[in-house]
Amino acid sequence: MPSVLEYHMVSDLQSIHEVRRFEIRQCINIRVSVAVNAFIVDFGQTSNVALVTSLRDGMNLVSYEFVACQDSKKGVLILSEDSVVKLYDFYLSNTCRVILSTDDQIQAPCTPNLDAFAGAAQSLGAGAILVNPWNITEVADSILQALTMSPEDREKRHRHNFVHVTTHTAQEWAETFVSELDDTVIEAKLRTKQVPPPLPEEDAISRYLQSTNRLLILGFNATLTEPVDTPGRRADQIKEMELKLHPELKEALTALCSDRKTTIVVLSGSDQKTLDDNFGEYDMWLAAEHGMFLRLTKGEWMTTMPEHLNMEWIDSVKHVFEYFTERTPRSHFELCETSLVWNYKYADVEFGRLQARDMLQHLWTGPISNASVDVVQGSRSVEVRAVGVTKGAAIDRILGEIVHSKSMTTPIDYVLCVGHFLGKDEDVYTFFEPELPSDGLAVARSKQNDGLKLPSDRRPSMKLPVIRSAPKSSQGKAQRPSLNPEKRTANHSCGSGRRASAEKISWNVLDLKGDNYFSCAVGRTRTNARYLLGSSDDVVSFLMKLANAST
Ligand SMILES: O=P(O)(O)OC[C@H]1O[C@H](O[C@H]2O[C@H](CO)[C@@H](O)[C@H](O)[C@H]2O)[C@H](O)[C@@H](O)[C@@H]1O
Repeated sequence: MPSVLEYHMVSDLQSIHEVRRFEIRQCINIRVSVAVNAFIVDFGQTSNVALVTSLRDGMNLVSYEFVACQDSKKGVLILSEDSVVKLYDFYLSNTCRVILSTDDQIQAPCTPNLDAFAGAAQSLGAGAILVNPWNITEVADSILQALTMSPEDREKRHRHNFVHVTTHTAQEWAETFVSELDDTVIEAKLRTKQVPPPLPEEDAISRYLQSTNRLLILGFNATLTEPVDTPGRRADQIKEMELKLHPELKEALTALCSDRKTTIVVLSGSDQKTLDDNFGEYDMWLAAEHGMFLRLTKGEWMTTMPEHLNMEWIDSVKHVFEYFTERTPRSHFELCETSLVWNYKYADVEFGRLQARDMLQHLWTGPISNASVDVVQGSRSVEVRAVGVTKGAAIDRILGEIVHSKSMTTPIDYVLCVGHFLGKDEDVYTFFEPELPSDGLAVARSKQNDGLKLPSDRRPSMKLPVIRSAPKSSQGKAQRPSLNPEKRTANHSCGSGRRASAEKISWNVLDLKGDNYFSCAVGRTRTNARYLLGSSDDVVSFLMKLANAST
């Protein structure tokens, strides 16, 4: 006779060793006990089925432990449906039940019962039988289903869950946690920050003219494009709303790119094709997908992506984005290799906001709630990225590649960084600041800083991330050196085709003399940038002045 063990979570320590037996549905033998770790491991190893019908949160670990403990058993998980749990959550007491079957007699196949967003997920829900914990018949049926499931189905479900449990490690959780903590700090700082002054154009131009090795980092969307609300555009012209370089910029860009003392990088969230289409004709660097892909327009695309980037979540998010796109007229989503963006800027904004709020609920509590992703909310968009995908995180690798490729031997002495970047990407502004972000940003302080070299004891070890050559979307094998995650100062050895190494003679890649740094946020007021420009029209006008002054 199959037997099932049921655990009750209780706070009463006296009942820890209490074990009772009773019968349910005639054929299943149930024992009742409390959740004690040793029991979980023991029964996790010997049981065929775990039934976790938590009515409030708090039992995730038990499900994970059960999956992790399973060896040859390939045990079946039965979980309560998220939606049902949420519905009753607010008035329920803290009751949880776990039932572990401890018998081997399992035969016939079964059909999974998954909720709307669990189907394609990597979460445990996708490998479990989901039940409404309030429906006794359904729960009983699910136990029978689990006990009589075919070995193949069992194996398949177990494999799914096991991969999820073993890849969503404590390390991964910690990285996500720290990343979210960083975001909170950034947002809090932005809230209390004063509104920066407008870009001092004359000063920016005169310093540009005096410098000899300049770097211009330019965003694309809403920085170098025409403003969205240009008169004459209809709201339903989504196809024609594809990002297009501002037509008045062509001449200025050509002039700036042809100056040998100037390196231009377009650093954008857009994909490779969009950047190719818009900037292919200029002699500049293109950094697509927030810098995860890099290309000198004369060369091939390569990837700067960290090797361990976990992209398992992408199908689940796509599923959610498709669902909301279908239900939100004139919204659309972009699927990139490292992120997905759902955009409702052409939709009814109020409705879009409501939908975005709903979508965020799904993303935060649904199948990707444990995935290594950052959910970034824009004013008219929701973006999901792999943790670690930010413009600031990519910029050191990009700089490394530029320094190597140009065989640079003198420091960059002028940086202009302009963009309509999301808060998450504002780390690119702070990257060039002489003070560490955690010290707080202070223009006054930073102006005192000349040489940007950190004391050697604060310099991290010279670990060189690999830049992989990726012709178009495929990843190739060629390796390029890059700067380490060191910020303003980088040890970089220049040599043709060699990887840089810490042992070589080092020099400061950046020497901005404090004042030769112009970070500028476009169309924002709360920002970590030093200065502001109102719109992409102002960017165009400024770049035209810069180009005119230098020719
Ligand atoms: O990376 P870029 O090409 O320079 O573009 C900057 C960001 O543009 C998009 O976000 C902006 O537009 C969204 C509406 O379409 C809005 O919700 C968001 O607040 C804006 O920042 C894009 O979604 C981001 O990925 C880009 O980084």
